[in-house]
Amino acid sequence: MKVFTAQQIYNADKATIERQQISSDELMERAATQIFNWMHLRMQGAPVKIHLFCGIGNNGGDGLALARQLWEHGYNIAVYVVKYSEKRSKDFLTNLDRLKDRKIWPVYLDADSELPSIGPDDIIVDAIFGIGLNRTPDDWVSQLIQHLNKTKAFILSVDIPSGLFTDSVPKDSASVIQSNYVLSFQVPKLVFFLPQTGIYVEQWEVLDIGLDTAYLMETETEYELIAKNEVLQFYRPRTKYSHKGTYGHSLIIGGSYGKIGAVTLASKSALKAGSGLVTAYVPECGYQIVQTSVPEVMVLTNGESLIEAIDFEIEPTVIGIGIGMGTEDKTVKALEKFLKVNKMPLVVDADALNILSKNQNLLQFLPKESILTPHPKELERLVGKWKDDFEKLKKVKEFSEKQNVVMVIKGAHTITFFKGRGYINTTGNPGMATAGSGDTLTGIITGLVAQGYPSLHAAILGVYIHGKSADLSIANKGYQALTATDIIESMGSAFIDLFTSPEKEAPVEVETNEN
Ligand SMILES: NC(=O)C1=CN([C@@H]2O[C@H](COP(=O)(O)OP(=O)(O)OC[C@H]3O[C@@H](n4cnc5c(N)ncnc54)[C@H](OP(=O)(O)O)[C@@H]3O)[C@@H](O)[C@H]2O)[C@@H](O)CC1
Ligand SMILES: [K+]
Repeated sequence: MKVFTAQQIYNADKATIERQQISSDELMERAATQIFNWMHLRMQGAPVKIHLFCGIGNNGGDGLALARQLWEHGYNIAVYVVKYSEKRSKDFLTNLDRLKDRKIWPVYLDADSELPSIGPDDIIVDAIFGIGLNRTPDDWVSQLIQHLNKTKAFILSVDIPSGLFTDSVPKDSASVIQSNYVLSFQVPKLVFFLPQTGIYVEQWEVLDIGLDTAYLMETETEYELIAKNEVLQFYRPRTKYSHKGTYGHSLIIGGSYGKIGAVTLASKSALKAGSGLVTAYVPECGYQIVQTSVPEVMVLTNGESLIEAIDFEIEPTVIGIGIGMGTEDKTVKALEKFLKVNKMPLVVDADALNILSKNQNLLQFLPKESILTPHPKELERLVGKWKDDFEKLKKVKEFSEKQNVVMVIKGAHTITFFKGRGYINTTGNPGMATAGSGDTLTGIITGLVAQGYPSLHAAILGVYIHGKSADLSIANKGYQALTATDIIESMGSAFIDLFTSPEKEAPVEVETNEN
C-alpha cells in the first residue's frame, strides 16, 4: 500500500472531484459516512455519550457531518467547535448550517472557555486538526488537547491525531492527541510508523472514500507499506525439478569466543529461509558448537578465538558477515583485506558495520546492492547523529543512494531503503527486542539472496517473515518469553501463512520498540 504525502492527498482529492464530477461537500459526506458506518457497526445504537470536537477546517467539517449522521440515528452527541482561527472552510460552514437547521447547537470553545467535562466511559471524536496542521497549536488549544488526553474516554481520531504534523515531529508533545484509534482516509500517513510520532497512534485503520483510482495507481510515492499482498508479488515458488544447488550457498562469517551463538542462529535461519547449502565461517572455538547445534551446516574455521583472516576456497552465492565477530585489530585487518578482494554480494551486520563505521574508506569496497542491517546505535555510528526521525530517514536515504546499498533500518516498523524509496514493514512485535533477533534476520536475508532473490526483495521479504514468525510465536510464548530460537522455529509457519490466510482488513496495531 502506498503512503502518500499530504500534498499528494490534496491532489488526489482534487483529481477525484474533477474526474468523478462530485463536489468537495459530497466527498466530505462520503468520508463522514464511512466513519459513521464504522462506529454504527460497533455501537449498534448504544446510548454512550459521544463528544465531537471539531476544528474550523475540513477535518472539523468531517466531524460536523459525522455528528449529524450520528444524531439522525439517535446517538447521544455533544458537538464542540474549537475556534482556533477566524477562518472557516466552505464545507465546514455548509455542515455547520446543516446542524443548525436541525436545531443542534454546538458549544463554541475559545481561549476563555471552560474545559468540558467528559465521563470515563464516553467517546471522544477528535476532528480538531487534520492533515492541514501547519504550526504548533496555540496554548489554549494545547490545553484542551491535554485535557482530552487526560480523560479515560476512548479517543477516535478522524484522519490523523490532531496536533500531529504529516511531515515533521511535533515540537510540543503535549499538544498532540493521544489517539486510541485513528480512522485514516484512503491511505495511512508516514507518521503512524516512526518511533517519535507513531506513539500517538495506538491503532489505525484506513477507510476507503473512493478517491480517484487512476491517480492513486499512477502516483509514485516515496514510501510503501509492506504487508502480505506486497511480498506475495515477488515470492519465488520452488520448482519440482530443482535441487539444493538451485537454492544457493550461504556463507555466514562471524563469531568470536563467547559469541558463537550468533553464527549458529544466523546459519540456522539461512537454512530455514530456504538456502540450499549453508557454511559457517568461525574461529576454531566455534567448530564443535556449530557442528553440534546445526548438523545441516558445514563449518570452516580460522583463528583460535577470533577470526584472523577471511580466506576460503568454496564459492558461496552470498555472504552474511559481521555477527558476533568482534572488532579486535586482527579481525579488522582480516575484514579489510577480504573486502578489497571480495566480489560476492554481502549482507553486512553488527561488528562488520561497526568496523565500516570506523573505517569509512572501506565502504567503497562493498559490492553494489549489498544489504546493511544496522540497529539504531550501529546506524548512528554509520551515518552520524540525527535530530529527529525525519532527519534520520533523510540521512539513510542519502547514504543508501550514495553507496548503492540496501539499508534495513530496524525498529518497531523496520524500513528498508533502496534507490530513494522506503518500504515500511508491518509485521513484528515488542517481543523481538531480544538477544539474537538481529542475527536471525541477517540469516534469513542471506538465505533469501542465496536463492536468487534480488537484494531489495530479499530484504523486504526477510524483514516481513522475521516479524511474522515472531507474531505467530507470541500466541503461546508471550512477549517476554519470546527468543530468537522461537522466531526461527516459527519460520515455517510464517511461509505457510503467506498462502493459507488471506490478508486481513483488520487494523494494524502500532507498537513501539527498537530492537
Ligand atoms: N482527500 C481527502 O483525504 C479528504 C480530506 N478530508 C479532510 O480534510 C482534512 C484537511 O482539511 P484542511 O485542509 O481544511 O485542514 P485542517 O487540518 O482541517 O486544518 C484547517 C486549517 O487550520 C489552519 N491551521 C493549521 N494549523 C493551525 C494551528 N496550529 N492553529 C490554527 N490554525 C491552524 C490551516 O489554515 P491556515 O490558517 O494556515 O490558512 C488549515 O488549513 C483532512 O485531514 C480530512 O479530515 C475530507 O473532508 C474529504 C476528503
Ligand atoms: K483529527
